[in-house]
Amino acid sequence: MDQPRGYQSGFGNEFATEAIAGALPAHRNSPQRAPLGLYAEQLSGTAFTAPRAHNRRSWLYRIRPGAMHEPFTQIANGRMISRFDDVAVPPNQLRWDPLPLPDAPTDFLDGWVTMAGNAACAIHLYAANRDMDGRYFYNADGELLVVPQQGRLRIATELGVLDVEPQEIAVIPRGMRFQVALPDGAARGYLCENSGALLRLPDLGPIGSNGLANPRDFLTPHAAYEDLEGDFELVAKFAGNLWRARIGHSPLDVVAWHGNYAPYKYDLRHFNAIGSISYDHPDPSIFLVLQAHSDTPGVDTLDFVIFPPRWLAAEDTFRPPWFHRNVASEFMGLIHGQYDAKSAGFRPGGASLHNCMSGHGPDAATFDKASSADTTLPHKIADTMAFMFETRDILRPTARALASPLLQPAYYQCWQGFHKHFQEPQP
Ligand SMILES: O=C(O)Cc1cc(O)ccc1O
Ligand SMILES: [Fe+2]
Repeated sequence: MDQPRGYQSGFGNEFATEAIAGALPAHRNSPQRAPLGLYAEQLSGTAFTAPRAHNRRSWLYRIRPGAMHEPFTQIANGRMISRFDDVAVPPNQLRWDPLPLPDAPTDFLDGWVTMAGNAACAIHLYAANRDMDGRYFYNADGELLVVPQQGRLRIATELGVLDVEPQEIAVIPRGMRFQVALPDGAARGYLCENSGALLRLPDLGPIGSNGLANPRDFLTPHAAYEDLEGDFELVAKFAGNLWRARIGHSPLDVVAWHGNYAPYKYDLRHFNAIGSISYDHPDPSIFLVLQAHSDTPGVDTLDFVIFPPRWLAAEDTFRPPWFHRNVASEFMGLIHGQYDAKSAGFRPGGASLHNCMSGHGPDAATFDKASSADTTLPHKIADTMAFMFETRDILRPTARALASPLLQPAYYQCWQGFHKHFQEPQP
């Protein structure tokens, strides 16, 4: 991977890139003989017949075909879970402390710990302390949204290299082979496997033609390849289990590619936050970065929402998130700083789960403070980055997550300190 790095900009564009000039065939996808002795291969991310606006595929020009590896044999799934129907889901509000960094050597793949999931997505934490060495991975079960919280990731994919740091996210398409190195020696963060419709930018409605996450801030790598031979391992997550195959070369051997099915990254700090400049706290849909549509308009199987730094200006308004119960289920993480609905206990690297219709909102300390704050002046929420994976279906925590010593048994107490202020008017 010695080729120069850099990115192509735009969300879901038709990109074309070659690490060696002339590697990409012109005006056709599979000439009788591809340039430079490369093999042509199509990677389809949507059905062949998906409408043009949704159709995603790329053409890869590679040193060896993707089919060239030995048979897969099943390996242990470790702490990675893909079935979520074996635990009775409590309607309790749940919150976890951050996952500690491992002591034993643990690469990105070994570092996954599944927290919760449903039919359309699986949520994991990862904590790792060494590079994936001699092994490569692909996930046939969904595209992978990576949310680093600590430590940078160098994600070398078939289509090029993504360097990602905390407060950036990456999305690796379903099926794309990749390998993760940790330039800082250790890394921790959150993962969401999306097996529903591919993540896309939301429509903007009355906001207009600009705002929220702007398409040009999404970055896709240029082609970069490895021409490596050795005794390597290709790990697949397929139908909920892990499988390994021996492979005699690096599968990251794509010299040129074109298409619109590609990995990308996005810096959350570029998000253009829209909010109330009059009164009331709007729904968090104003902070939607990416969504996975279901078949029901307006109801997503997965929303990725962030809570970035921003000004709060609403007058005569309880400014933090309100008390609420939501038909959707909310898994939250904190990348940086403090979250404005919680005075304590929600730590960077930690997580919370407020499932369908479970009451939640500001803790008592936040409520008291915000109820008496001066709202004639704007207030800047600075130095913070929280996010939410919001799903249509109940998020079913794993038995491990429910039994974890990181689970905070006293979480419910943050809502126990509310005094009764109500007084019936005297006649
Ligand atoms: O529960 C949360 O903290 C997330 C959230 C934030 C907000 O501003 C409004 C609703 C909501 O679910
Ligand atoms: Fe909420």
